[in-house]
Amino acid sequence: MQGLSSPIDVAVGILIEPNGNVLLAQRPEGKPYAGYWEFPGGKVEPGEPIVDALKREFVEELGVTIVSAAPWCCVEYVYPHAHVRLHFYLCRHWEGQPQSLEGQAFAWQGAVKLEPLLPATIPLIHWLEDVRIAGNSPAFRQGQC
Ligand SMILES: Nc1nc2c([nH]c(=O)n2[C@@H]2O[C@H](COP(=O)(O)OP(=O)(O)OP(=O)(O)O)[C@@H](O)[C@H]2O)c(=O)[nH]1
Repeated sequence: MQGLSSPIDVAVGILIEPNGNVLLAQRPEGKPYAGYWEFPGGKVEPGEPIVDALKREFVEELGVTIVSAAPWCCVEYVYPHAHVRLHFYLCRHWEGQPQSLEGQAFAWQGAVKLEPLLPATIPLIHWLEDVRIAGNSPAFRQGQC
């Protein structure tokens, strides 16, 4: 298990359609918390800029090219399997339709009703209500990191 002093950086993207719907993915079998819903993303590789990790993960997992993304908030969470530092980005501009390249299920949601959600992601659902419809680019939200 990772100690508190060594969080794993994770890049996470929230794709937002013009109507305010956001894209969630279901964690596939074989991963911790399989079956839980999350926003797409993955671990940052050593030395990799976080936004580059975000773009790489979206190509690998969804076949989507992120055109622009704005850092939105950072959340730290200690799971039994890992201590993670999650860097959430809001993205309204991308190219390509999401494809299930890793066998995961996807869902576009307005007000997110899916369960179960990864515990660290639950607060984001509430915060998102302030930004997903507005269509603006909110300032970085100070979180727990
Ligand atoms: N993508 C994503 N990960 C999240 C969210 N919330 C959250 O706690 N996490 C945590 O962040 C970590 C992401 O790691 P991962 O295993 O999915 O990353 P990965 O795609 O690089 O996987 P890999 O190691 O199998 O290549 C997991 O510990 C997961 O529990 C979220 O909303 N989206």
